[in-house]
Amino acid sequence: MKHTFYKYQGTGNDFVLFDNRDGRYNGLETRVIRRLCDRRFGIGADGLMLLNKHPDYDFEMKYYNADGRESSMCGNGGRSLVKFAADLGIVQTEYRFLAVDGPHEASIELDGNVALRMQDVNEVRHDGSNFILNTGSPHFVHLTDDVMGKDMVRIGRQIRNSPEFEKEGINVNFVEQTREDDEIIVRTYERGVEDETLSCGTGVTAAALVCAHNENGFNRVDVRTRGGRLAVEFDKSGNHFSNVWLIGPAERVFEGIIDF
Ligand SMILES: N[C@@H](CCC[C@H](N)C(=O)O)C(=O)O
Repeated sequence: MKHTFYKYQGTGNDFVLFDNRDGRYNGLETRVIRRLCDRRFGIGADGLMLLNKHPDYDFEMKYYNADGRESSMCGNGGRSLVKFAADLGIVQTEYRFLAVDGPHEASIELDGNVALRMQDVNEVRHDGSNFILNTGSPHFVHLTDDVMGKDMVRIGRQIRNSPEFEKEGINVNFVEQTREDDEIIVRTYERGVEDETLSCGTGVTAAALVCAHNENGFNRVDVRTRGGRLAVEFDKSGNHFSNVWLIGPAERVFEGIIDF
């Protein structure tokens, strides 16, 4: 059967999207999702999302990694889905949608950037230069002074498959603080893609929280990824992070028709 799909990207983290407001893609098979995300045999993407109808929200977000499995929150995916909602004619000043980690607010700013409110974070585990926290998805954050010189795929795969993390998996972020104390560079190895992606929204958020420069109060951290720039704004009070917003571009790349 022929199906209309939409391809979106947020700082190079790319997604196949389907409008599932009538429920026609409920129960989409793992092998089909994996095939659609395949860069040689399919459309090619880091993940696939369904925009579902929900009685109490503007829409519901369902997210699958490129391996075909439903996963936890995707920050760049959430920002892309807000743009998709707007393109489908769901127009709001403030969007409210439901994702696997709970409700989210979002807005499209005048410059076209999408600001997405992420869940509050109340726990950061810390061991030397390594941090573990959950920003909707689980993240390992390592601080380094040479992020671009790292073999992210090799190191990321090693940490993700280490005995501590192999069962549930984890996303691995290497982070370098630039000369500005409020700017960082982030590279991420994503579980479920099992590769480095050009950007990871929940990973960028985790890295920014770890690199907060204002111990108590408002922080804004500008983030460079291989796929573009994002910003993370939040309030910090000890190990409690609230009003966490991930801000950056998200856009439609193309749409098409595919058989499956
Ligand atoms: N790319 C995403 C994260 C997607 C989920 C991740 N691969 C996982 O399984 O935890 C983002 O932008 O946050």
